[in-house]
Amino acid sequence: MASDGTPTGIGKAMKHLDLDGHDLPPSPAPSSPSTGHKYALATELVYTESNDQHNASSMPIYQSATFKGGPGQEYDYTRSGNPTRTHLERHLAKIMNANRALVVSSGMGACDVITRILKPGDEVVTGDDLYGGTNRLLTYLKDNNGIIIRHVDTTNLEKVTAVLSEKTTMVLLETPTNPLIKVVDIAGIASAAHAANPAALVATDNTMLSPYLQNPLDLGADITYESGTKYLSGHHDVMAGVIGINNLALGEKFFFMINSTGCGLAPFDSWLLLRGIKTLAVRMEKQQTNTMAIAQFLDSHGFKVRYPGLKSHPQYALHWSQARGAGAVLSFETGSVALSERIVEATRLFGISVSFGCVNSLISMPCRMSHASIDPATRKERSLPEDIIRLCVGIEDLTDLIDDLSQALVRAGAVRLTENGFEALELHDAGRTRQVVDEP
Ligand SMILES: Cc1ncc(COP(=O)(O)O)c(C=O)c1O
Ligand SMILES: N[C@@H](CCSC[C@H](N)C(=O)O)C(=O)O
Repeated sequence: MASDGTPTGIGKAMKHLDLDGHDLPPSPAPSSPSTGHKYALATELVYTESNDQHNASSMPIYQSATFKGGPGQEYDYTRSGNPTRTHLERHLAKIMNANRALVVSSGMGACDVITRILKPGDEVVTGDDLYGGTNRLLTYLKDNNGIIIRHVDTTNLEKVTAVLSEKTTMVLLETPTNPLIKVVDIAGIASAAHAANPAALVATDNTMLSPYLQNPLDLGADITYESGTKYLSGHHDVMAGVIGINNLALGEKFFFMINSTGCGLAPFDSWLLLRGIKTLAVRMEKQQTNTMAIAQFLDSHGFKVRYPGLKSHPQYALHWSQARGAGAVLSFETGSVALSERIVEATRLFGISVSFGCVNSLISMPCRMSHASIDPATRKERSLPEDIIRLCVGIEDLTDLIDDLSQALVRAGAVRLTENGFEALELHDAGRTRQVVDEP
């Protein structure tokens, strides 16, 4: 124990059993159950105990595959457990309000670990707007593993309830969704799912907001997971996935999968993630401020903007009842694929790139990039507009960002700069009330 009562020891080796009851190699002990934060979240993000024998201020990177000492040790092999990874997992459990957190090599790795518990015939209820990679994995499970996947508009609780049944074993939600920024009632769906089948697991992808802004476990979800590649790390220099759970038996199943498949996060990547988490609050605050101003700027030019910071967002009230901020991703429609392409190509500061959550601002056309793996017919069926542009706003100076978008809109032919400011050109009210026909 530290003088303040915080547990500091690496902990005693725990006995782990595999799914058939056989002994597993020693693995790190789960974090102690969450008892509430001692400090404000911004402080908790920074405050970690390194547990280092030399009192190193930064948790050392245990860049070792093996640990000497034989049976009974907490660590024997990094696939099964590593002190740097354990330290990160304990820190994450604290900020995710989870009893246990586990870290793996990517967000999709986390989704894979979670969905590996599904069996043929199991039913999964999920959204009609989902990150393309998640859709790809679920489609694979449907086509190859006999899992039934039901896509439904998760913003509509009645529609969700209509497809829930005792056969529903998992509900997989994103909120806000990527890229349509739809907001989903986590508590409402969790309670409907558990009413339909008390054993159903509600998993929420929290990538868009991070634990700084939303804690799905507090809202009734059984699992929260996210791509640590995004806000948690914040610099696009590491791939990571994070899983948080309160049910320790479920945590053991996920640990079994991680150890068996070898997807646990590497020591150096664990350290990078730990480092990124410390600045999550300041990054997120600045990114949100910038995003709100950009959302208003685009809205004022007649684009159809999707951002839960805007009162015009259809689930504005719901969003603010379950989250502490609107995040830093917005999408907007121009009404024309050709115009969208011109805008994306005309930006200078906003880099054309997939992903989000980085300190740098990015611009993308999801249908061509992050969601290209969803075939065009399915995109149409699910009302994913081909002209949609996604902005992932960073921490740059706001004036520079607005200036960049302004010049891009002018160069792309969307607005014209006049003595009185910007004047809409060919596409005033674009995408909101007008049908725009693309030029060939
Ligand atoms: C909402 C969402 N979930 C999960 C993932 C997967 O994360 P990763 O790229 O770290 O595998 C992504 C992006 O890739 C995402 O946007
Ligand atoms: N080629 C990748 C695309 C990654 S998209 C990353 C991120 N989730 C986003 O939404 O931008 C793939 O096919 O997975």
